[in-house]
Amino acid sequence: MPSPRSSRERRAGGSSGRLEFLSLSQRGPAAPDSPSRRREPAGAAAAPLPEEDCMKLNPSFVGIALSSLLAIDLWASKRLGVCAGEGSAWGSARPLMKVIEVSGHGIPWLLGTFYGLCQSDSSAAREVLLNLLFALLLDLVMVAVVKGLVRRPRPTHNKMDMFVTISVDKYSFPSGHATRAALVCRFVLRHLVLAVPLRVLVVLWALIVSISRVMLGRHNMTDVLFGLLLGYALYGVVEHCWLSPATAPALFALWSH
Ligand SMILES: CC(C)=CCC/C(C)=C/CC/C(C)=C/CC/C(C)=C/COP(=O)(O)O
Repeated sequence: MPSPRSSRERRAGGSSGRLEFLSLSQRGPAAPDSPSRRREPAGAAAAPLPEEDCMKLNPSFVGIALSSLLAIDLWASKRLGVCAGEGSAWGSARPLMKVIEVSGHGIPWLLGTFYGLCQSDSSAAREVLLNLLFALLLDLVMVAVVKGLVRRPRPTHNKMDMFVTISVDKYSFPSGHATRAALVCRFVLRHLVLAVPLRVLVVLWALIVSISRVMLGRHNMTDVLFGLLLGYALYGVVEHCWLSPATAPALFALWSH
């Protein structure tokens, strides 16, 4: 009766007593007693290899490049997460990072814009604030949809102690703070008349909010980079769908006193 070891070896096609692993492209025609050969009718040519097996065993160049990028992303993000906990290298800066986090949070932006809209007494201000509210809500929805589709978990070194979150915020791709920072930054620079030093401050705020996401350990770098791109692109959508008394009279009627 064959021993379990010798039957395993026979299944692997090994004749020298050693198990060898070959990718499908390296294999020659199946060994006479291999399972694939046994399934073929007598005299038939070797069956083509199933495509999904080839893809698993021979990752494409793009696949290798992507996995390498993700590995670098995880490694670098962990190293940059210097405020991820009180005991981290820059743990003493964590409270300041958390204040920066709140400055880019959805709630203060939504409530502030809503309050401004209720208080505004010029139609120009109402138009800008109504569009800012639309931009912030669109951003929330888009980030929630992408997070729900991608479902990338937050970095393992993240401590989930964030100020008010919604269910999809357990996922990290993309960073909602980074999308909001890029979107608000473009919006403010385009629609608020600001002196140059203030314009520089707005850009710096957006950059600091974004960098702080990785430093707090909330995100990997790719979450933040994609978030910035998404926020930048969403502003284009807001401009395209710009709400005005001419295009959305019913909405403006709601806010006119
Ligand atoms: C006030 C108005 C007009 C509407 C409120 C609508 C609403 C449901 C708001 C929810 C806001 C909220 C809880 C946003 C979550 C923000 C957050 C924690 C994002 C996560 O950011 P990330 O950078 O860690 O991905």
